[in-house]
Order: sequence, then C-alpha cells, then structure tokens
Amino acid sequence: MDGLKRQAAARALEHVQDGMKLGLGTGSTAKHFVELLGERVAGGMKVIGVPTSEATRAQAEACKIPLTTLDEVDRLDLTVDGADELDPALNLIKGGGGALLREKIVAAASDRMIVIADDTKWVDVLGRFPLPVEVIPFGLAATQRAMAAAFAQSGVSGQMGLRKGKDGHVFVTDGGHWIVDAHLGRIADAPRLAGQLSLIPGVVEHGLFIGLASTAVLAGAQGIRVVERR
Ligand SMILES: O=C(CO)[C@H](O)[C@H](O)COP(=O)(O)O
Repeated sequence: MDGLKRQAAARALEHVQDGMKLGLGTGSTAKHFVELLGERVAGGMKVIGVPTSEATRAQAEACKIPLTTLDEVDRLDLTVDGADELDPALNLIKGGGGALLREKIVAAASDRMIVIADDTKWVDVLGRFPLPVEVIPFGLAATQRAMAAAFAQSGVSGQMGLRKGKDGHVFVTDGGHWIVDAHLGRIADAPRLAGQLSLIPGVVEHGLFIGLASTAVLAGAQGIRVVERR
C-alpha cells in the first residue's frame, strides 16, 4: 500500500512547475509527496510551500523546502493532499490525520487541488470512513446535539465518538480543538450535510471537502488512474 501511495505522489509531482506556490498536505500519502518534492528542491527546483499541519511543517523544513504562510502570499497554484475517501464527484472525506481545518483553508486558497491516494479510498458514496468534525471543547454536548439534528435533516444517523490519541487522552488538533468522529455509513447527500454542519456554532470545520478537489490520482494494482472533476 505504501508503494501505491508513493506512485500517486510521484505522478502528482509531474504537475509541479518551477516557481509554483504549493499547499503541502498531511498524512502518509502526502508525506511521500513532500519527500519527493524535497528531492526536486535539492536538485534546484524553486517552489514555496504552505504546510497544512505542524507535522508537515517539520517534514518540509527537514527536506529544506522553503515555506511561507497564507498571510504572506495571496493564492496558491496547487495543493497536493491525501484523502480518507473520495467519490465520483471528487467530493472527499478528510481529517483522519486530524489536519482537516488547515487542509481546507489551504485547499480553498489554491487554484487547483490534486488528491493522491491508493485506490482503496475510492467509494461510490461517502460515509464508510467516519466523518471527522472539528469542534470547540466548550459546550461539546450541545454541539453534538446540534450535529445529530443536522444528521437527521440530511437523512443520516450514526454514533459519534470523541477522538482519543494513542496515549488515551483526548486528541487535540493543531488549532487546539477536538474532533468528533461520526460513523454515518452512507452520506447520500454530502453537499447538504456539509451545509448543515457549517451552520453549527461549535463546529469549527468538518471533513467534507465539497467541490475543492480538481483532480484525483489513484494508484492501484492495475496502475494509475487520473480522474478530473466534471
Ligand atoms: O485528511 C488527512 C489528514 O487530516 C489525510 O489526508 C487523510 O487522513 C489521508 O491520510 P493517509 O494518506 O495517511 O491515508
């Protein structure tokens, strides 16, 4: 599986040109991309990156990729990031690695987003992967009740769980927030649910990326498949 992730990352690298401003994704697939990009930079390619997490920042710095922020640059040319699930409309579930807030800010500030993944992430309908929802710790129960109402209005239901880290403590995002993972099974109308969740005051951001990805690079046993958003 790691080999497939690397193949997808390598294919996405072909879209990177000298002088580009890049969003750098988070997760095990994006990690391959950052590593391969670092090799190009060492070879003389000039790019500048905005990392989507502290983990990616540390990796990019170690690879000597010049970094900037969205305060210093206006738009990015391209973001390359992984995903937990993607559907034929190239809507995504992201946030399995907990970086969904910065990932969405960076993707929204980019002219293009290429999603890189092994082909097990491709689904007909989103929702098998638990939907990460980043929340403010204050008023958690009220926020979860509002989320349950949003689920009902969007025709979905399921268990919610507060994400814990490997140490058993509540997982805290780079932004100091918590994550509720919602096990919904099948999200028939992801754009509708995305809109409903965005209305909840205690929800900082959710892991549904609607209309943000322009291209998917999927690596599988049969080779690489590139899907463009229609
Ligand atoms: O959204 C993400 C992190 O917040 C990741 O892109 C997503 O979890 C996929 O990770 P991986 O490439 O390790 O499977």
